[in-house]
Amino acid sequence: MADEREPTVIVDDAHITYRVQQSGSASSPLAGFKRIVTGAKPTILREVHAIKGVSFVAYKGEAIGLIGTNGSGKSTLLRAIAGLLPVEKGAIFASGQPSLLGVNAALMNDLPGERNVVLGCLAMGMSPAEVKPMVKEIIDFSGINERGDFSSLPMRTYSSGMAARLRFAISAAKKHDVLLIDEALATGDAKFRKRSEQRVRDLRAEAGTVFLVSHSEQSIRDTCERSVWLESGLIRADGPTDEVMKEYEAFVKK
Ligand SMILES: Nc1ncnc2c1ncn2[C@@H]1O[C@H](COP(=O)(O)OP(=O)(O)OP(=O)(O)O)[C@@H](O)[C@H]1O
Repeated sequence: MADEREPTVIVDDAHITYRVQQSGSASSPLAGFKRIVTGAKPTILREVHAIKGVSFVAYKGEAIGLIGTNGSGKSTLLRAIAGLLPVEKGAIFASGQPSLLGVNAALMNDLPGERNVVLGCLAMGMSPAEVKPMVKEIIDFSGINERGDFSSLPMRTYSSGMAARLRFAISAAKKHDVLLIDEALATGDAKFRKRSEQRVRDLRAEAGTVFLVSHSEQSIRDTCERSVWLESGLIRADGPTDEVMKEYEAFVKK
């Protein structure tokens, strides 16, 4: 029978390699300047083959958990799906513009939270008319005003958790075709985590595809019905979260 589900992300034998230059004298500004003047090629000392031939297809309406031990390649794969890293070999196709949920989004530290909400929304391509009615909702969602009127204070006065929550709230305000979340749900307290997990489920219900990288087994179980387990840049298992999680747990307990 033909598969009638609509693919949103196709990863086809993707390989991703980081090239790391020597630290110390060879990476100094003076050495860089000398290379520019002399036209010498920089010496690449190490290559890190982070993703070693990964293939899978993600479909509309799916929430997929990416699990694996530290350094297994989860964030690298997510960044490549977002188009932030090139593939060395193979290909990644995605519908729309996948958005890497901006827990790391650069917000302006000297501007108040509410101005950052406006800027962040405009930067995601929303129109000023769309942004205006959203501001209060985003600030309420982030919970930064739970202990006073913080939204009118500069971001530099926020705790790191508050800043991360605001970033999550801004990114999650927009409907995304493909939403990539890297540990975002780990920020904030239990109450905020519950709200953000609900938001992930809503985004999914709006027919997008959600990828979630997390070390929290509970977050993955609560949000994703499918999981992909990466280990040393290769897929070890891909299937229903329950089954994949069982295999993964047996592996980490060894
Ligand atoms: N900017 C970089 N330059 C060079 N190597 C990198 C870079 N980022 C990651 N790596 C390497 O790529 C491999 C995969 O890293 P990645 O961050 O994707 O793993 P991860 O599964 O997300 O890990 P964690 O669970 O610790 O967040 C690791 O060997 C890491 O050392």
